[in-house]
Amino acid sequence: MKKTLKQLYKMAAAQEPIACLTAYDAAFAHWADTAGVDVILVGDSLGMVVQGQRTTLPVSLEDMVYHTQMVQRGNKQAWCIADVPFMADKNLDTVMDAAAQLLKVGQADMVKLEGGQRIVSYVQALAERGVPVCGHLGLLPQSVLKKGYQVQGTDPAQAAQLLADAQALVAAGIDLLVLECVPSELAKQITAALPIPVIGIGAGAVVNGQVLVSYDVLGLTPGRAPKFSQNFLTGRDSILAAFEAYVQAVKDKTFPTADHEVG
Ligand SMILES: Nc1nc(=O)c2c([nH]1)NC[C@@H]1CN(c3ccc(C(=O)N[C@@H](CCC(=O)O)C(=O)O)cc3)CN21
Ligand SMILES: CC(C)C(=O)C(=O)O
Ligand SMILES: [Mg+2]
Repeated sequence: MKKTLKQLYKMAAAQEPIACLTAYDAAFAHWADTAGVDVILVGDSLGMVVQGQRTTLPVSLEDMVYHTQMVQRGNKQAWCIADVPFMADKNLDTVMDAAAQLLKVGQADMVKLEGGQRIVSYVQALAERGVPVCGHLGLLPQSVLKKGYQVQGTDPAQAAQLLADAQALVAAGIDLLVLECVPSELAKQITAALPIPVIGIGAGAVVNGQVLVSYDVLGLTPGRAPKFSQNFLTGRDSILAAFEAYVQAVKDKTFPTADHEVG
């Protein structure tokens, strides 16, 4: 049965961790779905891992729609989130157009936008339209040229700003939040303060779910994968077994460990 937002909320309330992987095509989506992931993210990380670009900035809306379509052909039960790519959120018109394309053509279930106060009015407009929205705070890959790939929220002022941004996004109508690369203690505090599920990546264990880039989970990423990721194919003999091991580790809270913490 197809996952609903309501089921994700029930899982968070019951403290059952939500397992999420990225996918960019039908085959990966099929095996992630078969392994039992609750959520598939069609991340703009596809610019780096699939296209071989240095950042996510070159990814177009057309690319996102194309990959979301492929993913949804391979996915049966997982809730599907699609990233709004760099600058497709330059104004309300372009945000609404991007959401329309990702939902109507891509067949996504939800869109994800990076940022805090800046995107509040967009979240409100999408929520009013009945479009499910996922926020994304902490390390923002679309801001890499100015901020780098660095842990966020390490000083008290930054931490307070992150919490305020999270609360502003919730008030505007986000239904889920991805929290990337923040100290575990801060992620725990933000999760406790919010009435919506928080999915972490490099945000420690005390959140409502985990997301990793599937290419990192399979050891496919050239060079060094982020510290917070793990190759689950090591010692296993199939992609399905690796994805199943990831889902199991998230569910039984053996992933992430202290070794995966940042900051
Ligand atoms: N393969 C891949 N995995 C990801 O998780 C990922 C992508 N690509 N592309 C889009 C964003 C970018 N992300 C990144 C990329 C690099 C770091 C990184 O180098 N982090 C450092 C820690 C930073 C610090 O300690 O200041 C690390 O050592 O892992 C983190 C997140 C997460 N996303
Ligand atoms: C790193 C995750 C959260 C993401 O936004 C992506 O894969 O693009
Ligand atoms: Mg992204």
